[in-house]
Amino acid sequence: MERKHVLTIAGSDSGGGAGIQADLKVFSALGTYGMSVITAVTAQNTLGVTAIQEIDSQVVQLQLDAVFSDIRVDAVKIGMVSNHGIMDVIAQSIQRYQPPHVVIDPVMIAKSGDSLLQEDSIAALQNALLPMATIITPNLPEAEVLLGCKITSILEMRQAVKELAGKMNTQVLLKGGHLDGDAVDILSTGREFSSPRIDTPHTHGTGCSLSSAIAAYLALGEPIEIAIAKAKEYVFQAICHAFPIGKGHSPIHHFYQWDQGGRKAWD
Ligand SMILES: Nc1ncnc2c1ncn2[C@@H]1O[C@H](COP(=O)(O)OP(=O)(O)O)[C@@H](O)[C@H]1O
Ligand SMILES: Cc1ncc(COP(=O)(O)O)c(N)n1
Repeated sequence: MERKHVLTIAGSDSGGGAGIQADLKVFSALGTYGMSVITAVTAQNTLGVTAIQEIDSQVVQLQLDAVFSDIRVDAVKIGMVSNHGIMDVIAQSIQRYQPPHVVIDPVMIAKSGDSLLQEDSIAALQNALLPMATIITPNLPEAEVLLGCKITSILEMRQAVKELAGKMNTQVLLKGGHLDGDAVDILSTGREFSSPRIDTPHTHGTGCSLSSAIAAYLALGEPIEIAIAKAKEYVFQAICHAFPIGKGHSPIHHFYQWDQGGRKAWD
């Protein structure tokens, strides 16, 4: 079968658990070919973020042109984009090259509490970048910023996801990782994707990994609801098999299937 090519446009996490590093691991674990356009370099580990160096928007542009002018892109995942200059460059490239699927994780704050988006760029995120999406995958704090109200229950999530989809004019998967009880994600069509909540501190990079897995499954030809269901199962299994690597919130085990004799457990 022809190999599918998936591009991540995101920030680098030196600890290897989130951002570009997580995205490329997911693409490989799911049998696709991964490419990366780096928007920022973070000095980061399981405890937090100690520095952020944004990449010059012209260099982001050149990375985008290098990939799109040479290699077929079957799906794009967009993660950390910290300023509006870089957002504009990405939005223009998406418009120019028209990749078939664009999954946007509107990354704002890391699990450690560190800010990954300049405050004056939230409007640009909404106006320039999010309209390019096939689907956006905010977590609860991000959805609260985009909507300007609190979301504290599944009932409020059901209402919020519809409002967000209307406001952003795109499909929305609202992730419930930050609530208590079962981990329920709700799609703006009304479909709900639920898994038991795993009692673990090792969830660094779950959001990055979910959006990358959705992009990979879309590239592989799955319809959106199947892509989400498979991506959620992949992340669930990867959380179940997470192993501690540092003193704080460790990442999930992207290649957990290797511990199971090399078979893909989610097939
Ligand atoms: N403890 C957990 N147990 C099971 N699933 C989880 C857990 N934490 C997060 N998830 C799932 O991981 C994915 C990422 O969710 P979330 O943590 O809300 O995103 P983010 O990393 O952007 O904050 C979602 O599918 C969510 O339901
Ligand atoms: C470069 C980068 N991108 C995204 C995240 C969000 O991941 P998480 O919410 O799990 O900390 C992160 N910590 N670092």
